[in-house]
Amino acid sequence: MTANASSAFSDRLVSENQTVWDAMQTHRFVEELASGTMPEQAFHRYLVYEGAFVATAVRIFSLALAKAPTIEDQRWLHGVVGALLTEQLAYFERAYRDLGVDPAAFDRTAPGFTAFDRGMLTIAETGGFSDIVTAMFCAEWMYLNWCRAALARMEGQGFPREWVALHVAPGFEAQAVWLKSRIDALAGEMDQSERQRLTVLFGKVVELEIAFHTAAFG
Ligand SMILES: Cc1ncc(CO)c(N)n1
Repeated sequence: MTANASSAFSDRLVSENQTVWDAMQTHRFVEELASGTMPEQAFHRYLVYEGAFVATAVRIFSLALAKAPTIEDQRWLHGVVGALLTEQLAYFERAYRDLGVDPAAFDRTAPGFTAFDRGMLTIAETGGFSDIVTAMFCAEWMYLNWCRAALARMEGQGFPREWVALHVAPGFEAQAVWLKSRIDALAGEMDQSERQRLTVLFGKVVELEIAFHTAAFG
């Protein structure tokens, strides 16, 4: 047995898409946020896109809840949807107010934003539970990883640092780990072609993420 064959499916989703994964981990957005060199306008545009995506994430996780195979999954996802509708949406309202950001002043038809937002929702609408878990595992595991590395480089940078810290906090980590263990359990029941299909889907989500973060620069 090769090392690759014995590693978790979730780890193979990353390693089979290593080139695009690394491109996202070292994206201009990540570099500039970590080094404190991102233009303010880009960070504000990013927060507007992120705030819009929270509303989409409510729909995505609600579709996951509807399609989930077990009550335990549904109980967990109910908590996720609840947190998005309360803490997360409130966070963006507060952020826009404190930073003086008017979301209406930003173009939300930028292709990089719409491709990601529409693309992720389409996966949730047309795909099964495994598709949604794969896509959101990709999104959250990717953030957990770059935010951990970036946070170590960030000191006294106010709001951007707070944002990055939020994505290494225990609550976010628990959610990323839940998605990881869930896709690993689901993979045990899958045939090779289904695993391959989800590996391609994972790569597509990383590409959408790259376009989303590029769009922040206008
Ligand atoms: C665009 C994007 N991808 C992933 C995450 C992780 O939750 C996020 N907050 N935003």
